[in-house]
Amino acid sequence: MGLTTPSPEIGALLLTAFLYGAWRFYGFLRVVFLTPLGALPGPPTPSLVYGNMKEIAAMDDTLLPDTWFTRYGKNLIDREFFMRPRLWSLDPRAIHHVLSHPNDFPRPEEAQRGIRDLLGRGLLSVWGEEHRKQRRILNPAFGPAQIRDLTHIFVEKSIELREYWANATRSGTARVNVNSDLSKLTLDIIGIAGFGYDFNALNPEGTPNELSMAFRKLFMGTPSISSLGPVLRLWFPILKRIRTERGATLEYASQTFQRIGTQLVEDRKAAILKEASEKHLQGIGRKDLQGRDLLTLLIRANMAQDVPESQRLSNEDVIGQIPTFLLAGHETTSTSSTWALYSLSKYPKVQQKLREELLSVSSDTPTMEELSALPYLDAVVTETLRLHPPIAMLTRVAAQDDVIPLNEPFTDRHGKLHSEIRIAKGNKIIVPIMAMHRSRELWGEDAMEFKPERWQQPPEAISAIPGVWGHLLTFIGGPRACIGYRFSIIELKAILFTLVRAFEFEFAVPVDDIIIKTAPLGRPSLLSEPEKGYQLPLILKPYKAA
Ligand code: HEM
Repeated sequence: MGLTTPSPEIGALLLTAFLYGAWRFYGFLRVVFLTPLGALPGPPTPSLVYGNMKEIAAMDDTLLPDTWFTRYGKNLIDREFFMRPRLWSLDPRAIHHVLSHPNDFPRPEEAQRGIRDLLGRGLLSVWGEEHRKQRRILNPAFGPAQIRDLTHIFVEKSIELREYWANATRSGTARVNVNSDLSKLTLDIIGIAGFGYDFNALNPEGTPNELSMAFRKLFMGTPSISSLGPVLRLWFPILKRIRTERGATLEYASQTFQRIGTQLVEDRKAAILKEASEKHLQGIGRKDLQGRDLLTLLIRANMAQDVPESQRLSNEDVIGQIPTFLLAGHETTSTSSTWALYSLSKYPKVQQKLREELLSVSSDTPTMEELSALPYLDAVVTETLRLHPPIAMLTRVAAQDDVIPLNEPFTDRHGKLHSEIRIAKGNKIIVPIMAMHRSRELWGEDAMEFKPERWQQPPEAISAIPGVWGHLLTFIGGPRACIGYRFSIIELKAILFTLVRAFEFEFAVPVDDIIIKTAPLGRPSLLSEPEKGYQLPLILKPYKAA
């Protein structure tokens, strides 16, 4: 039997497939072997498939990057999946360059796609002009005056937790997993302050509602950073057709967010229009109505007659903000308050000094101004966010070939001195938030210690750190910096104010048993009970003045 010649159409198809494959392969070779990054020093790579990813996922104390920086200098590379190099830089000028050009250094597509599938068109997922537009409408909702109006929610909810713990410690002391209770507290806070929705998570008799169930399911199966799945699905989109349990959870969560979000937005719009008609307003001006939550403020700003039609957000954009606020503002703040109680338990003198300052306030329900006027509380919160930033690192990718400027020159593997770093399109860059916050060179020999006193006279070198808040990278910097930083600072202060006045905290387990597990937030877990997941067991005792 002779071979038949393929038809011209099939031939053209095969040629196109071959050229596409060759083009993708060239892209891969460029990123891995032809990049100038290859000359940078860095740790050995244990696996051709996983690169250094398994080492990073397995680290218990997030100290691996510190060890690398000490060994290889301020600019180094590690390798991610399939040997692709990633630049790690502790040089503040390099980080400033990356953060201040978000369109040249966006989030990598595999991470971006997961966020977009889940959150729809919220602020975290959109990029470029869409992002600028959303940010313009959203910014005013996060201003100081709006956070002042929300402070009573932070305080009232914290009092609810205080009462719950008071009940638990009626007979003297109680062992409490504070991580879990603080997570319920911050979920309740973001629900009410974010969009007027009561999760009722702190209510011991309450049953979890639909939104909190969807949210909980979502977090139960967060894949490890060493999981190959997202990369393979990006390279071979056909794999997305295979139904996985995780995929089904994401779909369920995203549909629930969409359905409940639509209802919440409709309710808010109706309430705003009703209020406007009762006040006999001819159209809505941006300052006309009082907002009760971030969503109301956002919808009101979006409906205002002084906003041109082209600058308004679509319904889909507005609904996308609800899961965005939840995802971005819930576990981040609970993780920070957990580490604050960890540090206060480790340093009882700091705990007592803070309590004395807090007890000097006569009211149980302080205003934002009263909370902001407490210097030691401010130093404790800032030091917590330095030593324990909930997000330890972020990844960005070069959208095109670029040259990254540096403050200080470095020497490459071949002994050559460079005053800038050349990077190829497709290479990734790590923003090493925690390593920057713990660098001995920047902070001094006591960088690893929790020392609120350091904020009385912070080292001059940190003024180069390009953060939106406190010369820290906790909330990063540039046009994509955290929009909710004021919200979370006052929330953290309200939580600590209420709880530290009422209780004394000490560790319920040896301190060496407590480690940081990063996936992707750095939360505490016990070496002796890894199967129990995140926890911080503390002994609580009601505080009685001597
Ligand atoms: C301690 C608490 C918090 C920390 C450490 C934190 C940190 C961050 C970081 C590092 C980013 C950048 C993420 C990226 O670009 O991939 C970010 C973005 C964001 N955060 Fe926060 N955040 C906190 C609390 C909050 C709160 C309470 C809210 C809302 C109420 C919030 C809303 C957002 C939003 C909407 C973005 C996206 C901003 C944009 O891309 O323009 N965050 N946050």
